[in-house]
Amino acid sequence: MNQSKEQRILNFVLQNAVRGDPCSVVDTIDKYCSQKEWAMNVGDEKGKILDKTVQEANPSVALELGTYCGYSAVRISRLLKAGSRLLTVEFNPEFAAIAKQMIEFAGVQDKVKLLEGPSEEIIPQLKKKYEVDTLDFVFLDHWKDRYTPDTILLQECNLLRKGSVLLADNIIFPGAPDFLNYVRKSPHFQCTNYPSHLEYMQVEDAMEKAVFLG
Ligand SMILES: O=C(NC/C=C/[C@H]1O[C@@H](n2cnc3c(NCCO)ncnc32)[C@H](O)[C@@H]1O)c1cc(-c2ccc(F)cc2)cc(O)c1O
Ligand SMILES: [Mg+2]
Repeated sequence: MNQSKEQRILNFVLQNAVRGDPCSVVDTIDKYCSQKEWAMNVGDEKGKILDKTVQEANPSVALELGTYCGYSAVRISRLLKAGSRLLTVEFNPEFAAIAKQMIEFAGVQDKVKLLEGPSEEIIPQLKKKYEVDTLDFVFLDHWKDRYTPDTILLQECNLLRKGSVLLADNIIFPGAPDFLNYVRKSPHFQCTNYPSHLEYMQVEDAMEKAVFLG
């Protein structure tokens, strides 16, 4: 049975990155995906926007929707202060297994908890099962048509507080038009757009930051 692209990305990291060094894992994935096989990691250009937004928010509890291979989980968790944690949600078992190995190789397993299952099932469990009070930061990078329902669900579950920061990938490509509409029209969010480019390509893309106003 020949390997999946995600398995090839992981193998390249295991053979070429430095164990325990999250930056080298991030750089090695970017090297593979820009030179050998494109993959839907947030990438380095949008990754720098992600870094700045995470540093600004300085979250104690962060949530990521759509782990994929773990690129942004490693990227986010490398910036978290001692005692902080990232909960990352992935419902594809094959991707979850890849991401778990990526996270462990990078040495960030103590900061990252990978929750396997669909976000619509996991989000309502965060308070009771995962002892979350409120979320300081949320990175949305899963199916684009799920950004809005999950943002509504986060509010219904009382997981956002005044100042909670949402950051959404792929606002232009593939696009998340209903999410953009929803947060920009809502009196409960203060939005900022960050123009950028699609990972590893010269195609326009953007990220949107939406700060919850309570
Ligand atoms: O489609 C994109 N991302 C989706 C990510 C999905 C990952 O997240 C997981 N996932 C999805 N929904 C859920 C869910 N809940 C919802 C369902 O229950 N709960 C848990 N996990 C979930 C999947 O299993 C994957 O691991 C994308 C495309 C391009 C792209 C650009 C240009 C092109 F030409 C082609 C593609 C660029 C990007 O940056 C992109 O992010
Ligand atoms: Mg994306």
